[in-house]
Amino acid sequence: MKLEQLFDHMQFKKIVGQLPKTTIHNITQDTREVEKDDVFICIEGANFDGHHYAAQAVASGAIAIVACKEIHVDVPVIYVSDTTKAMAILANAFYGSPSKQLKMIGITGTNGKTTVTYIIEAILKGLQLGSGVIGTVGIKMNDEFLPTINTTPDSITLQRVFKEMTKKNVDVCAMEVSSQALVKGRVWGIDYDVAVMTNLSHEHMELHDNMETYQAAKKLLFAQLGNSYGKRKVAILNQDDQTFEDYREAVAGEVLSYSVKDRNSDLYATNVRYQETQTDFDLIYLDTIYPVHMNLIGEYNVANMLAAIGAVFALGYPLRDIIATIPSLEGVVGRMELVASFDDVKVYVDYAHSPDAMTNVLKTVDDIAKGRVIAVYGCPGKREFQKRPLMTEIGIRMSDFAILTTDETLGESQAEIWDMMKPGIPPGATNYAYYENRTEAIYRAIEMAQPGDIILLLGRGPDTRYFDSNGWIYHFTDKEAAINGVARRFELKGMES
Ligand SMILES: CC(=O)N[C@H]1[C@@H](OP(=O)(O)OP(=O)(O)OC[C@H]2O[C@@H](n3ccc(=O)[nH]c3=O)[C@H](O)[C@@H]2O)O[C@H](CO)[C@@H](O)[C@@H]1O[C@H](C)C(=O)N[C@@H](C)C(=O)N[C@H](CCC(=O)O)C(=O)O
Ligand SMILES: Nc1ncnc2c1ncn2[C@@H]1O[C@H](COP(=O)(O)OP(=O)(O)OP(=O)(O)O)[C@@H](O)[C@H]1O
Repeated sequence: MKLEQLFDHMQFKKIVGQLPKTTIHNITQDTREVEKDDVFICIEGANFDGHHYAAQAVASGAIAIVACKEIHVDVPVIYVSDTTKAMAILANAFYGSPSKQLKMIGITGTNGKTTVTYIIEAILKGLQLGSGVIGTVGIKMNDEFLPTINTTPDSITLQRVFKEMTKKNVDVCAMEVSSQALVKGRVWGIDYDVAVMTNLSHEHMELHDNMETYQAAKKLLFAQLGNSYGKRKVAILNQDDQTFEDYREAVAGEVLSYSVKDRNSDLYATNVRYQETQTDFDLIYLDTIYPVHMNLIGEYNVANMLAAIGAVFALGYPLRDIIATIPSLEGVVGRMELVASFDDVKVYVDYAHSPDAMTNVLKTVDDIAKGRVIAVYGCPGKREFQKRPLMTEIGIRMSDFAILTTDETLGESQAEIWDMMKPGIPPGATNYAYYENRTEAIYRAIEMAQPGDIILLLGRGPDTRYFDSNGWIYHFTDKEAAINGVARRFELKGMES
């Protein structure tokens, strides 16, 4: 694409200098990526101001700069009022509006986004469709995997990935849409067909002033679904969540509601039967009962399942065909993932790192455990300090034995984190222990387990990177620690006998 063609997509701008007839190589917001014939967009970020990097971008080969503040460089400058908005518009134009060629599902909510995207992926595979997933775990295009930094990447990365997806036979892309992405305009210009809400709970308060602004941030996904009826647009809303009425009012298109409690919702789950590793329920839609069998447990996963089924159904695929694919989903990585079992003891890894998620998981496990529930968890460093005593209290109250330990400290002192966790210990409680070292805490849980017990390793899910209090970053996974812990238990037993 030629420079002039690209900027034709922006009506309001001031061009200083003569745009050359050069074909653009790429557009980018990061000087560390600039190559010859790139367009560089200056973004004011949390840490840096891209305008200060304009000269460096030119030195690296940029042929034009997009800015909203005065800069002095030897290449044409396109001045706009908002460079973040310009970036979204230009990225969409540069890559040829690829999201219009895909069926797009956006999923927002505090908990359950990753799970819903992975259920949707399994359904799409079962329907023999090409699937794309973007979220916390990374980017997937059918079976190809790419890592990401953000749950929802910036607008240029997103448009580039959509373009790639169109080339790689992806039919449907299911992406997690974080509240930060909505507020920062990372998803501006994406033509969603379906927008899904999981739930809203008290999290990410370090990023939003209060619950009202957090709720308003997530509402943007539904308001941005569009205000015309040329293309079918559907919002999948959780009738059991406090946001239901508010978000319903924001949607111009059709709403498909789901619920595990209210039989008046469009998709209603009833007659739920939980087993140790599976769940059965009846899905009722327009008075017809559809039996569903899934390899996931917990009421919250019944809700996640309804949301995922609703999203694919809203795209026009038959409900019966969708439901037939569900048993093929083995589970979701790091979300109630069974990582070890021995002597009738089961060890699960779960990503629950908020009071709400912990409550849900512990309640679920309590319903199925034959013996005790042993929970191992800590609180992450550098953020959401107010969660620390709450998580401490919930774990001790809702498990039979809580082993408190370190989560990823991100450079904060673990002693400080523990000091903030301690006030949450219920007065007189004795069903807990504290081991600063997470490996030791996991080993201790495995050593003390008896037949019928369930061990929950909470907070880190499938994370492989561990950033400790001293600033060191190394490889650590709960799953590997659990497997080593089981081997160690048998070694110790062997030595005893
Ligand atoms: C606080 C925040 O939102 N940060 C995001 C933001 O970075 P930033 O604003 O700090 O950018 P910056 O580092 O100040 O740089 C400003 C500009 O200068 C440019 N620059 C900078 C240095 C340089 O040498 N050359 C250069 O060109 C940068 O490329 C950028 O264009 O823009 C980056 C690119 O899009 C993001 O990767 C980054 O997310 C960081 C990693 C982050 O942790 N974000 C969290 C808050 C977040 O977004 N989390 C949500 C999940 C939570 C939720 O549910 O809301 C997520 O979607 O991941
Ligand atoms: N619908 C739900 N309601 C409440 N808790 C849930 C729900 N779904 C999952 N959880 C809990 O939250 C944890 C995180 O789930 P998941 O990764 O799917 O959510 P997420 O929205 O992607 O979270 P994050 O944005 O932090 O990555 C799970 O491990 C589980 O403990």
